[in-house]
Amino acid sequence: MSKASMSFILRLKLDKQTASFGKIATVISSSGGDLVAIDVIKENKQTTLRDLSINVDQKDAQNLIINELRKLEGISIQHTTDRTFLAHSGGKIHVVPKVKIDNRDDMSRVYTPEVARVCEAIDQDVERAHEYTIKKNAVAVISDGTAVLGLGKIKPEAAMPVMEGKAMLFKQFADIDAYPICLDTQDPEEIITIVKALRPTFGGINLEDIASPNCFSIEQRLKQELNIPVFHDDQHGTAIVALAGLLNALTLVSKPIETCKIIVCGIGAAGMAITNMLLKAGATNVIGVDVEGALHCRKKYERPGWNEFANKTNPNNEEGELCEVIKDADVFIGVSAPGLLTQSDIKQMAKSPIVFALANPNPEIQPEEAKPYAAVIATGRSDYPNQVNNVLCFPGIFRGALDCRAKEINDEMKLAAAKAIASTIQEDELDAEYIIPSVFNREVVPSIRQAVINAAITTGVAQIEPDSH
Ligand SMILES: NC(=O)C1=CN([C@@H]2O[C@H](COP(=O)(O)OP(=O)(O)OC[C@H]3O[C@@H](n4cnc5c(N)ncnc54)[C@H](O)[C@@H]3O)[C@@H](O)[C@H]2O)C=CC1
Ligand SMILES: CC(=O)C(=O)O
Ligand SMILES: [Mg+2]
Repeated sequence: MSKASMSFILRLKLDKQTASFGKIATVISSSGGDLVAIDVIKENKQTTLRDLSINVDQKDAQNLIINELRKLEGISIQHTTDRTFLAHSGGKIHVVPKVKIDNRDDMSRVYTPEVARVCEAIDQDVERAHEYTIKKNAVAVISDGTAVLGLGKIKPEAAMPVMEGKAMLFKQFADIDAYPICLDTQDPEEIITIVKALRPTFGGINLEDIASPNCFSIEQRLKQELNIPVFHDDQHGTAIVALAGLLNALTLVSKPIETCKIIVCGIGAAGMAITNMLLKAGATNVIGVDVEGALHCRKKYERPGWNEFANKTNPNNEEGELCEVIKDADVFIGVSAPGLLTQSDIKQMAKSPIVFALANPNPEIQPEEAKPYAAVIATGRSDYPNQVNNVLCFPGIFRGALDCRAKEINDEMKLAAAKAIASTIQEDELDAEYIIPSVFNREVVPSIRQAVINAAITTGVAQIEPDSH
């Protein structure tokens, strides 16, 4: 299994008499680098200027390569460029006009004076905003920077690269125009007020990386008070993809979800939503485990939502730590913290155990450790098989919701999305290392879109039936 790599470009000036390219290549590979490309920038009789693209597994290797190269004769390092930072230079997205403005006539059509006629038409019938503005295809990606990836709370400015990345994914996979918006407030009431005020411009709201428990109340209020889809990606996107993977994993080990004992570790934003999806999909024996051990209804909890959670889960009122309640479990789903699950925990599980260790970036157990004992393993990472990541869901679910002008994204639509993702892998293709399709599988978005539209129509939240339906 490969490890995620970083890449950088090294510009070297080489003295043709004394520098040896063979030595350079050897230094790079023996210092942990992978030389992937060489570009000649400038040549003259004495010197050659070259850009070397190098992949490394860790930052230390980059420093080591540079230090070792400095020791070689005839080499001068001009500069290094981190390709990841280079890709972020000036931000990752921009606005492109759909109509050309070459002369005054064009300008008077797209702007004043003629634009006023369009404004008046919309003012008379606000529904026309869907026809004559970006609203029809626009999603706001909103964060307060309080739970960014596995980084926790960071400055809202620092969350922008993630939100810009989400916007890119919306566009690339579902042709949705998404707008990254990071807010300089962490006050739920203020966030609700700001997001509500954005309603005229957007067809949907994707809440991103907002910490629990605020994410629950913010989403709930916005869902009640707005008539456009509001979706907290870290809760529902994760839950939908986790369920999709689990449905396929259960098919593989021939177990019905209804009779499985499922441990969900980490009852925060993702764990709550995953549990709700599991129950909706027919699971009857889900046990939530958090820092206080297994949640059960004989105890009263301070944390918002935990008493309600305990009432609808753990039917046998099992008590104890993870290592106790995991006995005979068929499934472990971790959305908690690194290293919480041990090999001996997995050994206690039922036959053909399924382990989803989804904490990012470091899972509850390393796949290499789980592999000898687990029948199926999934993580949140892109460098291992079976990546459970919400990017498989949010482009398709919003494509479906926008196309049928859904007033909301309800549980039926989420369940339909999970089943659609799962069904992009045929039963005879299923494998312990292939329970989740790749995000680059072109069937995923159209399949989610159609399933979501069908569910929206059936549940009465679709406002139009799209042509292609
Ligand atoms: N793979 C994916 O697509 C996604 C993965 N995640 C990952 O899941 C994890 C949780 O994310 P969120 O739910 O957003 O965070 P959260 O902060 O809302 O929830 C985490 C929960 O884990 C619990 N926890 C922490 N240490 C624990 C321990 N030692 N034992 C039991 N419970 C413990 C916390 O008390 C909390 O309830 C993070 O690592 C995040 O990166 C989250 C969303 C998507
Ligand atoms: C994948 C994602 O949305 C997260 O880790 O926050
Ligand atoms: Mg997120």
